[in-house]
Amino acid sequence: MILELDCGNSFIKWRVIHASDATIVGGGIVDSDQALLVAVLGLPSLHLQGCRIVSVRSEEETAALRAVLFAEFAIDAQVALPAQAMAGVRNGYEDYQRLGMDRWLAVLGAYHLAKGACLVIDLGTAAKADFVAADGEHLGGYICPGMPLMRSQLRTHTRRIRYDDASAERALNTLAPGRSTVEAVERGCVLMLQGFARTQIEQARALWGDSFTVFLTGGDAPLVRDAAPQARIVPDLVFVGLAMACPLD
Ligand SMILES: Nc1ncnc2c1ncn2[C@@H]1O[C@H](COP(=O)(O)OP(=O)(O)O)[C@@H](O)[C@H]1O
Ligand SMILES: CC(C)(COP(=O)(O)O)[C@@H](O)C(=O)NCCC(=O)O
Ligand SMILES: [K+]
Repeated sequence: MILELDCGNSFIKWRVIHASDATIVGGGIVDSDQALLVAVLGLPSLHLQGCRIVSVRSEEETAALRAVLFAEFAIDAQVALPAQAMAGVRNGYEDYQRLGMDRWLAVLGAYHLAKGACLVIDLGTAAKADFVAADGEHLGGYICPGMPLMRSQLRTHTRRIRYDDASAERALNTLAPGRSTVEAVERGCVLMLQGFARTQIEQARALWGDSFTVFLTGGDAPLVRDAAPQARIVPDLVFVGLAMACPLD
């Protein structure tokens, strides 16, 4: 079995797959290294042979996580590293090492699945869009605040925006104009995300006509599903790229 980890700025997405056929044994989303251990150790008949990690966290945090995994499972986790080119895709950044590894792996996964021009929209702590042309040239992309950052900026920098998580969840049953602070903020931020997605799709259309695939991933992908009906929702897109960048044989 192989443990796969996607360490974003807010959460660690994890899954365990069989080494032989990549079928999924278990997986989830946790908010700390300790919670990860508890969740993975909860799997019945666990037998880890290896681990691959993608992280957009600091070197120190990633090293600490590797140490924890070594202590608990005696496995040497492999960490995905930047590359100028891989699997037919050429990194479009002026300095390829600066492109977020989650973005790079999602792009590798998307191009592998689409086998043609694609747009990747990844909605996590930040909202990201990346463009890959049919010949594998990564054209670059965009980074904006995602739902958690938009929310927390409003809460932090205003005096009268205060509400709890439960009412935030209830507020999203429709996107009609809000009649309370929580509705106004939560629905407004979702409309911002949807506007982001629509604008990226318009841009892809201007570049490539109708010949492209849209991928939607990240924890908040479901919030823009209606704004991007043509998109393929692939929650594990980063893991597709991670397996390509870190083969464990
Ligand atoms: N089970 C879940 N636990 C936590 N957040 C979730 C869950 N499902 C969806 N989300 C949403 O996912 C967002 C985080 O997305 P994610 O892609 O994990 O971010 P990051 O990679 O930056 O850590 C949160 O804003 C939250 O609204
Ligand atoms: C843009 C990001 C902060 C997104 O992080 P996430 O929302 O996945 O937690 C991450 O991809 C990153 O740190 N990138 C480096 C900067 C860049 O891609 O230009
Ligand atoms: K991420």
